[in-house]
Amino acid sequence: MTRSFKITVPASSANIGPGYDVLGIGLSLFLELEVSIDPKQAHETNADANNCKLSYTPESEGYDSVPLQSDANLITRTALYVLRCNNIRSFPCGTKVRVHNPIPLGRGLGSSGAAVVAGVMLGCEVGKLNYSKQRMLDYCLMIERHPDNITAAMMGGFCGSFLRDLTPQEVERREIPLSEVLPEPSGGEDTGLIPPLPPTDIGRHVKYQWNPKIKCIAIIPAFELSTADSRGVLPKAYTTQDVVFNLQRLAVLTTALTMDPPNPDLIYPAMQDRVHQPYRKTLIPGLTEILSNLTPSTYPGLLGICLSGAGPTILAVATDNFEDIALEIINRFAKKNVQCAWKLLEPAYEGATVEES
Ligand SMILES: Nc1ncnc2c1ncn2[C@@H]1O[C@H](COP(=O)(O)OP(=O)(O)OP(=O)(O)O)[C@@H](O)[C@H]1O
Ligand SMILES: N[C@@H](CCO)C(=O)O
Repeated sequence: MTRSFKITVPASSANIGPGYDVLGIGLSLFLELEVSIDPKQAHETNADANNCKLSYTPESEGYDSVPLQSDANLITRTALYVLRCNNIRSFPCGTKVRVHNPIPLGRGLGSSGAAVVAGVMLGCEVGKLNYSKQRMLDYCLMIERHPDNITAAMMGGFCGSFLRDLTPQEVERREIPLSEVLPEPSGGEDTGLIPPLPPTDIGRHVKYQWNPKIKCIAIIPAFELSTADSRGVLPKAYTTQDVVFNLQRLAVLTTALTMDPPNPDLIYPAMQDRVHQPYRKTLIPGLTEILSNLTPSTYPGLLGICLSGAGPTILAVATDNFEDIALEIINRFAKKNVQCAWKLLEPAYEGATVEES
C-alpha cells in the first residue's frame, strides 16, 4: 500500500495579554509535513529504529538543531506515542517525512504546539486511527500541558480553552512521562510498555469571531526563550486584586476583538496583564517600556500590544501603520542590543489540515 499526504499546522500566539493559558490565535505561518509511505522504499527508511526517514528543508527554522532520529524529534516522537497507545510499535515500512518549518523555535509563536499537533496528526494518519480533532487534542494535551497554543493550532482562529478536572485515575494515566513509554533517544531499551489511552475531552474550547480588519504584527527577537524557563519565573500565588484585574480584561477582550469598528480605547487596556508579563520582563530586555510606551494615541492604527506566548516575541494587533509600529519596537529592542525580525500575519481560521497528495 503506498500513500502520500500533507499535514499543515499553523503557528500560534498564546495569552494575548490577560488570557494566560486560556487564549490563543492560530496564525498564517505554517509547519508543513510531506509524508510518503511506500514499502518499496523500506531500504531508505530502515536505518531508523522506527522505519521513519525524517528530513527538513534547509530553509526550515531549527534545521541545524532539531534531531532527525524518530524517537528524538518532537514531531515523530509524538507520533510514536500515539501509535504506541494503540499498540502499534513503529511507523509503516517505507515512511518518509519531509518537514518545512518557518515557525521560529523558542520565540513564543507556538513552534512546539505546532510540532505536537503535527505529530499527533501524523500518528493518527499512519496508524489509520480516524480520530476527530477533539480526540487528537487529548493526545496533544498529554504532551503540551497548557491548552492555548495546542487548541489554536489544531482548531484555528481565535480560541479560548480550558482543561477539565480529571479523576485521580485519569491524573495517574496522564502523569505517565513520555520517557517511560518511548526509548530514550540515546537508544535505550524499548520499554515495550503500551501507554494507556489518554482520558477523553481533557480540553474544551470555543472559537471566537475575529474582526478581519485586525492584523497581527509579530516582532521576533533573535534569541530563544524556552517556555519552561519563561514559566519558571512566575509566582505560585497571586493576590485577589491581580486575578480580578486579568479576569475583567479577559472577559472584555474576547468580545472587543470581534467588534467593528475596533475600539482601541477598549482593546488596549483589555490587553493588559498582571499574571505573567510583569514577571517575564527580567527575561526580555525592554519588555516593560515597549508594553507601556506604544499606545494607540502615539501610534494610530495600533489597537493593543502584548507578549506573544511565553516570549520573547511581541504581538501587536493593529488595523494600519503596521511597518511604523514594527520598526518602533525593533528600534527599542535595538537599544537593548537585541536584533529582531518582524512578520505581518493573519488569523489562520482553519487550523491543522491533512490533504492527500
Ligand atoms: N518543527 C519542529 N521540529 C522539531 N522540534 C520542534 C519543532 N518546533 C519546536 N520544536 C521543539 O520545541 C522547542 C521549542 O518549544 P518552546 O515551547 O520552548 O517554544 P515555542 O513553542 O516556540 O514558544 P511558545 O510555546 O512560547 O509559543 C524547540 O527547542 C524544539 O525542541
Ligand atoms: N500560556 C503559555 C503559552 C506558551 O506559549 C505561557 O505563557 O507559558
